[in-house]
Amino acid sequence: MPRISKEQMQSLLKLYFIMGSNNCRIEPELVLQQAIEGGISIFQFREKGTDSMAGEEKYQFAKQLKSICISQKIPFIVNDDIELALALDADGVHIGQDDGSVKEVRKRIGDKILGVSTHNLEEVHSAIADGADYLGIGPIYTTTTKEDAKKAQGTTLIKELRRIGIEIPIVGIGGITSENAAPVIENGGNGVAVISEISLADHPLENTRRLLNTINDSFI
Ligand SMILES: Cc1ncc(COP(=O)(O)OP(=O)(O)O)c(N)n1
Ligand SMILES: Cc1nc(C(=O)O)sc1CCOP(=O)(O)O
Ligand SMILES: [Mg+2]
Repeated sequence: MPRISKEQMQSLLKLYFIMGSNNCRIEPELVLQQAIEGGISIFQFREKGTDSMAGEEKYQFAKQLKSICISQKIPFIVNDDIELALALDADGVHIGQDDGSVKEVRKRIGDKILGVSTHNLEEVHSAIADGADYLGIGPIYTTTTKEDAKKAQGTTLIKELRRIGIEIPIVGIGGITSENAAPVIENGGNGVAVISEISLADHPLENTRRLLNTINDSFI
């Protein structure tokens, strides 16, 4: 399989759902199934933080979620854990600035999808040069989901990157809901990434549909 094209990546980023066991109030499998039914375009397995799984338990859980994604043709991305992504033959990985060398990870995963978190122009240029397929930019708004999240930055960086002609696919992340997703798209994002808006919803299916409607309306 060749590297994913810019156009394919842009469309996959439209509604990016991220989740681990500690993000859910009900069975994670059920949340994921509802999110898929509601229209997510890509899924990231992010098992970290308080009470998160490790070892064989984490592997089996990831395998289960991957099989749900595969059966519904939703790409399955692994956060941070390159070994796990390779062991599961995941569709890709997402890494941040503290998760090792982008160049090294690109070498290890071959043509799989590679997402990189960036917070400024220097990180953006390096990530692109080192082989990122897309950028995660955040936190757009205040979030309590990520324990070590930086200060909210709004859509300033996304807007600036588009202004200077950077075309790499971008997803905004952090504190995004159906009420505040529109500016991310209006300022040049190709999609939004969410955890709690879907994972903690009373009705994950409804929240997913609502988010997707907001995103679709914002592209016009
Ligand atoms: C799509 C997307 N964007 C950003 C992140 C954050 O990655 P990182 O900064 O490495 O933080 P952790 O998620 O590992 O805590 C992401 N996971 N996904
Ligand atoms: C995983 C993650 N990364 C962020 C970043 O800023 O890079 S913010 C974040 C948490 C997103 O969760 P929620 O949608 O519940 O706010
Ligand atoms: Mg990380």
